[in-house]
Amino acid sequence: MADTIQQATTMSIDESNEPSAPLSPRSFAIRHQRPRDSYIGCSRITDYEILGKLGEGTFGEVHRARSRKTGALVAVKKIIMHNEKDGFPITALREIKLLKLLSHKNVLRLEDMAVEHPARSCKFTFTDKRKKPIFYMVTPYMDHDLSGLLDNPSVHFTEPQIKCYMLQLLEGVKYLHENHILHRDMKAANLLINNKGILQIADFGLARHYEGDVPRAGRGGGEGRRDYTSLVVTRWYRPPELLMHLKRYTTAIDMWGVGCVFGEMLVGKPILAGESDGHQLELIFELCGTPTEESMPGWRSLPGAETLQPRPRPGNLMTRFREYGPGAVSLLKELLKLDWRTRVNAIDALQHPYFKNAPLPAKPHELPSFEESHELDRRKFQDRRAALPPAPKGGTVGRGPHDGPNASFGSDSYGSRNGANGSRYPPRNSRGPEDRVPAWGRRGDHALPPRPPPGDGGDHPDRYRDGGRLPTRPAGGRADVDTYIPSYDRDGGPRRDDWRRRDDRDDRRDWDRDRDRDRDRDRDRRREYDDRSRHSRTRSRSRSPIRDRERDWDRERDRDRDVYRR
Ligand SMILES: Nc1ncnc2c1ncn2[C@@H]1O[C@H](COP(=O)(O)OP(=O)(O)OP(=O)(O)O)[C@@H](O)[C@H]1O
Repeated sequence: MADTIQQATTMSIDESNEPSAPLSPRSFAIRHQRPRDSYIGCSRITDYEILGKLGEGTFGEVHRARSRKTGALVAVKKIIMHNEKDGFPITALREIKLLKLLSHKNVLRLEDMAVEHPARSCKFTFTDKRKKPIFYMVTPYMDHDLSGLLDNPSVHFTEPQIKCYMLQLLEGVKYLHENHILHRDMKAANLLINNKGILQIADFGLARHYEGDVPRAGRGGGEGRRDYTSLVVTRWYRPPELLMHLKRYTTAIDMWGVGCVFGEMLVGKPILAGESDGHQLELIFELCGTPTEESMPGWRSLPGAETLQPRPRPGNLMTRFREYGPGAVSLLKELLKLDWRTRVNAIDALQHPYFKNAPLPAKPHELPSFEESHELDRRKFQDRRAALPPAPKGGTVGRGPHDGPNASFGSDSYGSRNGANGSRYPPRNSRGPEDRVPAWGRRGDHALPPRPPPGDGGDHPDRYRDGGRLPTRPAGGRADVDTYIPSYDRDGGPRRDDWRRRDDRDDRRDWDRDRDRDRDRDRDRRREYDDRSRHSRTRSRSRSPIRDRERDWDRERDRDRDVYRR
């Protein structure tokens, strides 16, 4: 026993010879402790000098900082407690627990936790016990996140560079999957890159232990072993099986996200920017073809597919990505397979001929360094872009000689449907034919990200569900709420949808906030009511309708918590 514990404290995941048999999360954690000296533990926030804000996520505010002890540059993520009554956020707990176990060059490393205790006003007064300490996660500083880098108009990826990032991404994903971890939020904004050319997977807020078999060479993602919540993955990167509410999913959900990121690196902008879950499925069918029993066996019996009546389409992936070469098309096809059981896994993707044929992948140290590109730098890039000359009118983006009427960048997919071509932004299809040039061959404004439609004017994210052709029930389980609502910045300007995600977690926060506000208001009303009833002695306290409603809310909140625990 002592030996096991000793072993456990000195072995990190990458050093272990993990058998593929499923482990319980507890035995998994015991087996995979990182070496003690790789993690400081709990410091004070005053051990770090805060230098400036880098980004703001759903559950954290990220700052650049310098360690006063070692001088190293780090990123500190403040864990935001949206509702103190709920205690420490479960997503942050999960992220910390998992990151403490992980150790791989392509996975962001948690180095320390720092705490800030509420200040005392003077040494004779006691600390206010109601004020909770603030916790910070400390990770090495990374110069960019991938979506920030792609937004930077002066950055143009070369093919060897894309191959280099893809290899690192696949190595990181292979490591996670081999160690029974599902990331569940694979997207460009969660891939951090430094100026040494190293890519690391970050943001484990939705990650969890995976209880199925780990992927094996030549076997795709295999079959799932148990159910999980389908309320995961940012919509643009969400695979079709999750959009159709498959619960028994596998590591293949992360591979779909890898495919979306790959396409995004090639074209310089997200390739499947759906504006509701239904629209997301439409875009996927346009690209990969409408599912059939052959391309996605069993899809008709998925809960979210029952009401689907998609019009038959062959898919336009080949024509849309032809200019990037047969190797890129073939890898993309493997990653974006509708059938999650046969979708390529990370082990096989790493062996794909794309990485073996010229031009060969660059080595990380050969890559150029770029100016910092984080979430908050995007405004700077947008301003720069605004200063560029207007895009040519009447272009044929995605609708060149090889593209059919369903080309995803065409007006069929966006402009005419979502009203994005209003006066505030240029139409999506108004760029010139040069947009069809590979990312590494493009100049100036052609590497622009998509512009989400204006949020005003009564746009409803679910409008693509009209006509009864698309599922009416969102993955969130609430019929009236879509699982991802595009967000806009405070000035009303457009933001990337994945910049600060407005998704299930936001919805939950909003529901909680609304519920709390209602509850407080009703508590006041109840007091008033009770006072009155005490006074008049006409009603019994136990009959208070407000208390009944409160009990309902408690039940509803417990149910919500259960959902997020999954
Ligand atoms: N180690 C780091 N170095 C540099 N920048 C970082 C680092 N960690 C995070 N960031 C920046 O902060 C942003 C938000 O971080 P992160 O995704 O971890 O927060 P989050 O609250 O989980 O966000 P989201 O709600 O988008 O999932 C990142 O997109 C990135 O720009």
